[in-house]
Amino acid sequence: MKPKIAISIGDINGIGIEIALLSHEKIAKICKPIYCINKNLLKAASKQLNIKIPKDFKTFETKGDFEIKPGDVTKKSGKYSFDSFMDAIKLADKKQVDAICTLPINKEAWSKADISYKGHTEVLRDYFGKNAIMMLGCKKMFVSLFTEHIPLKKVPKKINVEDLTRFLIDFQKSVKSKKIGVLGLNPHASDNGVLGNEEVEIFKAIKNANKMLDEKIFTGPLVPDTAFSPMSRKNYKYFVAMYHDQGLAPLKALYFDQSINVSLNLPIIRTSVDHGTAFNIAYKNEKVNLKSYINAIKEAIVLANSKK
Ligand SMILES: NC(=O)C1=CN([C@@H]2O[C@H](COP(=O)(O)OP(=O)(O)OC[C@H]3O[C@@H](n4cnc5c(N)ncnc54)[C@H](O)[C@@H]3O)[C@@H](O)[C@H]2O)C=CC1
Ligand SMILES: NCC(=O)COP(=O)(O)O
Repeated sequence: MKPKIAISIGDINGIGIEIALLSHEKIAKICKPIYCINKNLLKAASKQLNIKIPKDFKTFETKGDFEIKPGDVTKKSGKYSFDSFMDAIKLADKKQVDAICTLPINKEAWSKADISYKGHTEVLRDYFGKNAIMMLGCKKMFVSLFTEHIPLKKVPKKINVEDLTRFLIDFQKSVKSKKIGVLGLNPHASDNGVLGNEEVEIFKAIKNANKMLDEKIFTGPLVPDTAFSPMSRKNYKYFVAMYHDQGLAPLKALYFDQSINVSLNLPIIRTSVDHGTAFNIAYKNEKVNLKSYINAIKEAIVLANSKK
């Protein structure tokens, strides 16, 4: 049986609805998508995009006020994208769908709508009371982020043995890899304390986690500037980065077109695209890449089938 997947529509002023409409025929062959979007909104978007709504485009009526303003950051679109996501979560929580896949939201629009969460992962963490882990990647390489949507200056304070050890254990249990590279924080992984001291915590967490797993799974702290070199990527498929751009800048430089986002360590399955709302090309008939979304749907199906 094809798995049911709830799709949150993302920011309606971005490329989300266009991606959903253009990919539907392809993904409907492998899953049963349910789009969390109001029918009138869908009709308005399809008219504006000049893309027909496929006959079998099944929707879940996300209620709310909406107005399409291509490329604009608005309070209404922030609220609507959040409500669409909450509907998808509730469908998964009630087991009415097997997984959810999210189209991109705009963080500034969420903020304008007084939503205190920065992104989907924070909402999931709060909703399920679990330490959700953000991991992005593709079949060649995956990067999990120890810290995500926080200002850079707060990152060093977050690095401590206890939290990092727990993160490493949870991450290994989710991906089951036997070989995971953990990055340091400072240039040259501090060169033995010459350029900072966070690596002491990272080293202890790695040691603890390997001891608890009774196997040498984690290696590091890896020197960040060479961790993603071709040679190093031959050694590791899975990496742990200390902060958002440390992991995502190399990933997106290498595999932006095809990578996905997966939330680990949760009772539900959630995948997503790796890109954002792309306001600069929304509703402009420009070439929109569908690969990340289609790969995210495929991964949701794999995960849903493996859970059965
Ligand atoms: N899963 C999510 O909800 C994500 C949300 N965001 C949010 O999206 C907003 C915009 O983020 P940006 O940093 O501008 O990144 P972005 O990914 O929206 O855009 C970066 C560049 O890539 C292009 N691009 C992105 N996706 C594309 C696609 N599928 N096809 C063709 N071109 C594409 C855009 O046109 C732009 O030139 C921010 O609020 C950000 O926080 C960012 C990443 C993920
Ligand atoms: N760069 C990843 C991103 O911003 C997506 O985060 P989330 O919405 O999946 O929490």
